[in-house]
Amino acid sequence: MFAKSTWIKLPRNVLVGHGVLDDVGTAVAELSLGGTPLLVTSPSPNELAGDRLRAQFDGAETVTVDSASFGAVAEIVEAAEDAGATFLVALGGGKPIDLAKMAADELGVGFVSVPTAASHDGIVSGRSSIPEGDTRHSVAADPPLAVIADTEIMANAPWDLTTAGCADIISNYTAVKDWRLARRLKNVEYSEYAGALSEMTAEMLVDNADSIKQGLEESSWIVSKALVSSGVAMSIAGSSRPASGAEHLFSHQLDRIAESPALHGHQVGVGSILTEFLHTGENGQWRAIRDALEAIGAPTTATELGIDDETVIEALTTAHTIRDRYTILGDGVNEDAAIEVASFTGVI
Ligand SMILES: NC(=O)C1=CN([C@@H]2O[C@H](COP(=O)(O)OP(=O)(O)OC[C@H]3O[C@@H](n4cnc5c(N)ncnc54)[C@H](O)[C@@H]3O)[C@@H](O)[C@H]2O)C=CC1
Ligand SMILES: O=C(CO)COP(=O)(O)O
Ligand SMILES: [Zn+2]
Repeated sequence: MFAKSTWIKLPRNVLVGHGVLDDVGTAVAELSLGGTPLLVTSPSPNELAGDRLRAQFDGAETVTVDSASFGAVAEIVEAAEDAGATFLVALGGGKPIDLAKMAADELGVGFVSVPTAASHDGIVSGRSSIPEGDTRHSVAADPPLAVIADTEIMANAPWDLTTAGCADIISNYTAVKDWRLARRLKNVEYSEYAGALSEMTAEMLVDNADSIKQGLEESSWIVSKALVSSGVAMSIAGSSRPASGAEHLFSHQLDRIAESPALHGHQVGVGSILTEFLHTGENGQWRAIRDALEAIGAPTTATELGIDDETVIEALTTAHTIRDRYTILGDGVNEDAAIEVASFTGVI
């Protein structure tokens, strides 16, 4: 008997466009959620768009979070219970969205994702990424019931956030290579459909690189669609594998050890140059990854990340320890090899 089964959870409403921030109330009404939400945000997005959102939800309270942690999730859960909130609305970058996603799961309520920056592909995914001590959890949670991505707000966000989102998508190339490797060597479950969607998303972004320019609202449109598509790939896979391989482990490690980490997307982009080299060698496709990052103006070196060479080498040699996820890093890259790959690719 064929006993395999799968459960793919996806958002019901996805709105992308100019000024759609003012349609959050309508999109929520359409979901028949009832009651009052708790607004979960971080300081800059709150200042930028909090009032426009509150104007659509009478009596909604706001909780402002600063960093991604389990403590912050508990804070949101408590605030939602105190306020009697029946659902959550997350406004901002990846951190408030991830935190609200987890808190909503814990509370057993729905949540709505309102990204203010095209900086990461967690805006749609059914995963939350939360650091804890020496490790980084990719926690399963329900994806948002609705995603409302206002391209006007995203286009006016600092440009770095958009190039970070592009780099998070470009990193799908190496993430899928790691996933396939893990399937071959460790019999990890692999989804052809999710892998292909993830790669196609990166391909389309790279093909449209000429239209991704500061000041062009169309850029936010192209990047948002790619972020949605990458998030859907994660939902289909039921794991962050299609969008997170060794380049993400490298970035998570930088988040832990760098004095001043760079944006998530920028770090995974540089990680992708390094891990592509590890996959395909000196004549492999690492130059194509670097050129794609360069074309959209994302960092390609340690200096451009604002991180010193020693920290990059430490992150590369220890990244395999951060999570039980088999990648091209295997049981670890030694220091000489790490210096070789980082020097050859011009990262250091
Ligand atoms: N769950 C998932 O599948 C995924 C989760 N992530 C997680 O998302 C986080 C990275 O996301 P980021 O957005 O880079 O982090 P973030 O939420 O810290 O945002 C970065 C900065 O941009 C600011 N910002 C956001 N919108 C702005 C605007 N319109 N104008 C001015 N400033 C604005 C924020 O206040 C913050 O200072 C990481 O924790 C990462 O692990 C990333 C990808 C996928
Ligand atoms: O950042 C992500 C995908 O782009 C999520 O990946 P992680 O599961 O490694 O946190
Ligand atoms: Zn990412």
